[in-house]
Amino acid sequence: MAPVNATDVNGSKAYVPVKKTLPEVEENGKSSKGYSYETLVETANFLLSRTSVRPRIGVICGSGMGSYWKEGSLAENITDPECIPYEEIPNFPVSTVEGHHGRLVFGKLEGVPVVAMQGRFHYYEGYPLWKCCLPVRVMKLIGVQTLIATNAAGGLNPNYKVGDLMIVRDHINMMGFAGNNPLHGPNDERFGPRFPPMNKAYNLEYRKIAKEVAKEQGIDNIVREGVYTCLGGPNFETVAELNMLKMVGVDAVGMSTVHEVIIARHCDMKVFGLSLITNECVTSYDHDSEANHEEVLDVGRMRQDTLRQYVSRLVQRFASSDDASP
Ligand SMILES: O=P(O)(O)O[C@H]1O[C@H](CO)[C@@H](O)[C@H]1O
Ligand SMILES: Nc1nc2[nH]cnc2c(=O)[nH]1
Repeated sequence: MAPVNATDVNGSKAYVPVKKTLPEVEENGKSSKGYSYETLVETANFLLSRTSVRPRIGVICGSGMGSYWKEGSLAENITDPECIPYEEIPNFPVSTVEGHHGRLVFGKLEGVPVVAMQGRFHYYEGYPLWKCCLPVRVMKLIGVQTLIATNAAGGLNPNYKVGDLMIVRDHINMMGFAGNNPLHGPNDERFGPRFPPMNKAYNLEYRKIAKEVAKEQGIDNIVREGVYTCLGGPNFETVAELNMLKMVGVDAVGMSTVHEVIIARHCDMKVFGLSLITNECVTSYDHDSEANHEEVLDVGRMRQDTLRQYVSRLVQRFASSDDASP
């Protein structure tokens, strides 16, 4: 649309700039396509006023991996924790899924300042994708440079066993194929470019470090590397769907992470993804078992010590590798 020239009340020409955003309702920086940069700066400033921790790494705890604070969760190694419930954070959604506590934990992991999300937001909860990822942009605004996104996932690769960990090498954005992308809508260049590349989404150096640490900790026999995909959920997959995903090269299936990673890469954060294989995907009609969320949470509980030790060491190694790189 061409710029509009209007005549003001005094008869002189006034320039009316073209609004470059789509014409959806925008109220106080909040619209159906996302919150404005300024609105998220308000959220970031609120957090910075509530804690003296200045995190450089952000961790998203997957289902069952972050909610057992007292019993030994991923977030439990955080020293001098300062917890902020999502309900208290301006513009934040709230967690509605069992196994997702619903708070940010600020503190130090192995001496590195971090923030952990004990509870993430999923599309199936009713949140649009941009809202599911809103915390990632807020993390960026408070100074986080690296995102560690963990998740619980079904193992589709026949070599994977329940309890294995999968370093995410890459993802397939199935929801994006259908036009549902967290970057859909007007782009604010202050976050990142209109057309971000995604071929180096999962940091190569971090993946190398993760394999080294697995060896150091004697868990390399359960640590794999593969391709993750996210479906909208909340239902688990049919046999035919899983066989289709297997054919296109998917190793693990979940309902999160992909959109968070897209948002993190859009604003130039480094990313590491880690899936806990909580169930075997059923790819045959002869198989009797059915996926269920209780099993997902149980496996999270079973692997919490391993995960805690692994992720803590990764945080330390990622931070020193970043310090060493020019
Ligand atoms: O991806 P996270 O949050 O770890 O959780 C996974 O586990 C839940 C299903 O049991 C789904 O929410 C799926 O996405
Ligand atoms: N979509 C999906 N998400 C999961 N989260 C944990 N297990 C699964 C699974 O089998 N499928």
